[in-house]
Amino acid sequence: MSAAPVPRLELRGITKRYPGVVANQGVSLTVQPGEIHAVLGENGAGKSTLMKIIFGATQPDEGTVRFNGQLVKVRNPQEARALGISMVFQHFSLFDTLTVAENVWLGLDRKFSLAEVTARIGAKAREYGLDIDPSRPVHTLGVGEMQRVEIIRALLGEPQLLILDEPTSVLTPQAVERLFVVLRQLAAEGCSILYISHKLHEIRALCSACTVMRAGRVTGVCDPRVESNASLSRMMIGAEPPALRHARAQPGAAVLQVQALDLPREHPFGTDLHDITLEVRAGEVVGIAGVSGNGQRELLYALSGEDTRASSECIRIADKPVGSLGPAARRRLGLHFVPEERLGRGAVPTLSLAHNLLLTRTEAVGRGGWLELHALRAQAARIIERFGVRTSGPEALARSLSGGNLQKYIVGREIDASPKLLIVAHPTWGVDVGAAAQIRGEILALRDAGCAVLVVSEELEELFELSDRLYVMAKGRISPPLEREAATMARVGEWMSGLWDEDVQRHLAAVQEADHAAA
Ligand SMILES: Nc1ncnc2c1ncn2[C@@H]1O[C@H](COP(=O)(O)OP(=O)(O)OP(=O)(O)O)[C@@H](O)[C@H]1O
Repeated sequence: MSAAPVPRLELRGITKRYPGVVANQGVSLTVQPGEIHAVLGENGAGKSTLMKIIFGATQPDEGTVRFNGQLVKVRNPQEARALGISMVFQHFSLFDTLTVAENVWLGLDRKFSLAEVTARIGAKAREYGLDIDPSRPVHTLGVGEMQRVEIIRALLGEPQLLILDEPTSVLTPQAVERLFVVLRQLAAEGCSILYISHKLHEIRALCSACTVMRAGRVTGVCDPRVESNASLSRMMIGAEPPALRHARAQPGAAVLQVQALDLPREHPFGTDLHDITLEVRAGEVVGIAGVSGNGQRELLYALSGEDTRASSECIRIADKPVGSLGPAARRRLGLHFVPEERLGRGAVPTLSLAHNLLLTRTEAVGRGGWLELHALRAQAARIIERFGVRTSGPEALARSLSGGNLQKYIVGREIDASPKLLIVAHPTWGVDVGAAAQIRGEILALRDAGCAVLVVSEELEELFELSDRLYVMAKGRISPPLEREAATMARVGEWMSGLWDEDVQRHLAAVQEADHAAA
């Protein structure tokens, strides 16, 4: 009889307390060699904390960790990497001003030169089909591209255990497919993978084991391949999320008009915007689909007022030319904006939730510029309550929130402002299925109340669910608008490679032919 295999990773009785919250309570978890093991749980359940403990980024108060059968104390990420553990974090840990290669080089030990690291990045990128240019500065990358860098960096460590904390939140379906090929290949080679995701269909497609967590505890272990989305959802949040009700839009006057916007890139690796024309009317949700790095970031900067180089008339909000106005002036016209990066641009990590309101909300600023602290706290408390943000309260620092809870707070802050125009990038990034349904519901309610909403996302399913009309961006250009009924996965996928001109030509030819036949 052969002996039972030694697990790759064995956690027993892990407990971690933060002031006011027990993030992990007596957690046990076993991962076999070559197993792709999901960790599933609602926002704030304690998944990231557990992964940080395995990776040595934080220390448990109680419990034991065994790696390949050996009792280990992983005191820091260097020790984790030396054992063969790599991690891709939910928040990017890249230095903006450095290149891709320099960033990766910093994370490896110094036995390689920068030139060698550059060559190895190129080789890994080719091996796994992860397209990236090692010489690009990180600040020129879109979020999808940054994620690729993080994944390549992790793979260069030749890990025996790879931890991925929501790696697909900003990847297109095609990129997710490619990533899954990579992960299956790694697992077949014996690498174990811990996979955190809120996307239940991904977990079912990829993972052969799943540990479910709730409020810091393990509530179940299952084989996700034999579960349904509904049963996983019940295990996680005790219920299935309510179905979204999308009534037909009743669009009114145009609130956002972009006319022939041309903007040269601001840095060598940016994207030039060419002839962007789009419109969002009151009472409709318009989606922009596309692979990250095709000009979405540049367009968002031009629309939010962070980039004011556009000629005034090119961008109009509520019929006023705003191309050269800054963010605050546009906000006074009713624009609220949720940026791509929630930490840094969306929130200041070292400030309290209440003070983070002041980035975009001024209701608690009294006459003469005095801050009404009581009103500020009450306002924060209302948003926390309305959006189910799990936190100790308005005084909690933004950085102490779990990723999904911070996202709920930032999106909530902008929705709660009752804007005339809401522009939101990746509205449900990192939030659990229950909270995603709630945020989408709130966006539709805002639309029904007459707000014009523009959603930029790489998640096609989300765009299809929310949008009344869709545009597609590719190579700095934008497609003609597509009504939701005409937007199929296949067509949008084709347009994402910039093929709408051919499609439009084909369509026009077909219409002409039909007219001809009729005549
Ligand atoms: N540094 C910290 N200081 C205080 N509290 C923290 C800290 N890190 C995490 N927490 C708290 O611990 C709990 C678990 O957070 P964790 O990030 O592990 O959740 P999660 O399951 O990964 O959530 P999400 O799905 O939103 O990423 C949360 O209540 C969070 O606010």
